[in-house]
Amino acid sequence: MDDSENAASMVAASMMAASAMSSDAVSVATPSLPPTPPPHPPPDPPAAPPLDLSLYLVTSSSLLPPGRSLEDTVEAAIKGGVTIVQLREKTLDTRPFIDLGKRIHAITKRHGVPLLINDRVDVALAVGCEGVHIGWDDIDYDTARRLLGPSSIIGLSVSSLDEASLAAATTCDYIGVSPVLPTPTKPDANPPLYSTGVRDILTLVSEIRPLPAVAIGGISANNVQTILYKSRPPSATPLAGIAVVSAIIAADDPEAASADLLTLSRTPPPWAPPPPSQTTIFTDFYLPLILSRVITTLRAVKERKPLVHHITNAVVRTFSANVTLAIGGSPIMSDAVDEAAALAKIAPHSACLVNMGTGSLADKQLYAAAISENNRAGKPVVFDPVGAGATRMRRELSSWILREAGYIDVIKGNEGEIRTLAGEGVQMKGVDAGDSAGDSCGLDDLVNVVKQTARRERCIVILTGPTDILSDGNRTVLVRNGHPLQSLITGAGCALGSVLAAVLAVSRDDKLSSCLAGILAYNVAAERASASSTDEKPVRGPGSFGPAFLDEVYEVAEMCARGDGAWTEPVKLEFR
Ligand SMILES: Cc1ncc(COP(=O)(O)OP(=O)(O)O)c(N)n1
Ligand SMILES: Cc1ncsc1CCOP(=O)(O)O
Repeated sequence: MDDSENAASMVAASMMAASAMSSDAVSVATPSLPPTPPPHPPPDPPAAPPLDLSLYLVTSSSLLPPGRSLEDTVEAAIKGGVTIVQLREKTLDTRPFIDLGKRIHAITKRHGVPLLINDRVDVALAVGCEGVHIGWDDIDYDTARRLLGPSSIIGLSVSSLDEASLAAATTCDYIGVSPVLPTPTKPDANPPLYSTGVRDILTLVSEIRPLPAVAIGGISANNVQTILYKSRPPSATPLAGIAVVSAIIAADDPEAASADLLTLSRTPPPWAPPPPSQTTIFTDFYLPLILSRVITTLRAVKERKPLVHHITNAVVRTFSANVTLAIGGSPIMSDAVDEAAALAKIAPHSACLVNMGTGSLADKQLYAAAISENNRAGKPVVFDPVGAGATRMRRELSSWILREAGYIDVIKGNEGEIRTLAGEGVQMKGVDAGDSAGDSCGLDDLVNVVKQTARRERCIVILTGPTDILSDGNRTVLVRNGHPLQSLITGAGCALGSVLAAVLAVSRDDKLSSCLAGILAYNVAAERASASSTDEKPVRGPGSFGPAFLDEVYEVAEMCARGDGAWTEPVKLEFR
């Protein structure tokens, strides 16, 4: 029997019982009595509490640790803060499903939390619980609503924009947008939507009707804040909550896991910028203010000596470490998964630089650990997608880092790298900026690519080149400082990542302003190095430029420490 036959037979049975009762009543002889006054109208049933989707537990007994029952797990999860439960038991036959449903419902009812049944309207009717969650292969929505009545809760799965329009045209109570990320819990799930796909669905649905949405698929304490933050549409209703299976069911302590998830999902993430009204306005008029902020930020680096955890390629390690020291930071190079958490917490001011230069798919665990640990410790992350457009592996790894490894504060790359991350099919021939296969686009197009990518990823994007372009999606600035010799010393691009990490580690309130401080110090130092040539210390080419450049990075930082802003005199900025 399929779902609708099951449901139909349940309803037919209940209707037959009801008609048997009414014919019994008709057969009773009624003596003639004085007319009784009409009864008071029955009181209105108590209004159902508003649906709270903040933390939605979907069960799967197969994921329970040995020796723990589903009943105990659900009760613990509710104590930890779960606000709604769905019984999703794919392998149970009807009778044991109903029996388990009744036991779980006794628990959820005691705590005032709604219980829904996955897929099976007949089981929901038999259990007498609050509703069902159905997908597009299950019983159709209209039939489910007819069988369950207007006050039951019905949720619909949505995995695409088409399904979102269809769901919003029904009177369903919420949608489960899924899967956000790939998950072993549902191997037959549709392709992942990632946060950006969830955001598109929320935007579309908001245009049709107000409809609460939860996201599900691969959500854990490590990524819940990233998913909620990155999926938030600029001007539509954000997710009403998150739904999880394994993060609670398989947890050693389901109560603590639920409490952690709820707290994280209700806490603004540490990387969220202040409202635009509190950030520096990027126009020529405010240039003096912008530059004074640049100096304050660089002085803070000298004063606080932030730790910069480098996960970087072997080719540039020494130069990156030296640049970090010269700007006033403290470098540490570590590729150890086991110390990523400790490094994220060890210093009050620190940041992590993830440079993909010699990385491979085998490094995913390291990247995920470093990024998520820094996210949780409230420390910034800079990502340098070195050579992202060069090979299939690099394209795959860079998009995995962006979509799945956690929140990235700043993406810094050359034209080929940023255009690759933007989704343009750029074929780079190597890791250098000049190595894209000759299809460079104009400056205005590049500005657009940077802005759009910053908006999509909700982070700062920096495209380096003859003109550097920085954007947070709203404010965009072009930097026309620097020297051509920078591109002739190995690691000059990578070491800019170290400087960006150092400035963000000490000043994250206005990340775009901090990044501007780092880029200006670095590029003006390069100009000063090329101009510093004397007979005793000639700067003739890349070999002599490298040490002179390092000296000037140090000098610029020293000037900032003294509050001397004279080095900013050659700054050339354009605000867009
Ligand atoms: C809250 C929530 N959202 C989505 C789903 C997925 O439902 P469906 O697509 O029907 O797949 P199955 O769960 O039946 O495998 C869900 N269950 N809950
Ligand atoms: C039921 C369901 N629907 C879409 S993904 C999914 C499983 C989510 O499981 P987990 O939270 O363990 O990734």
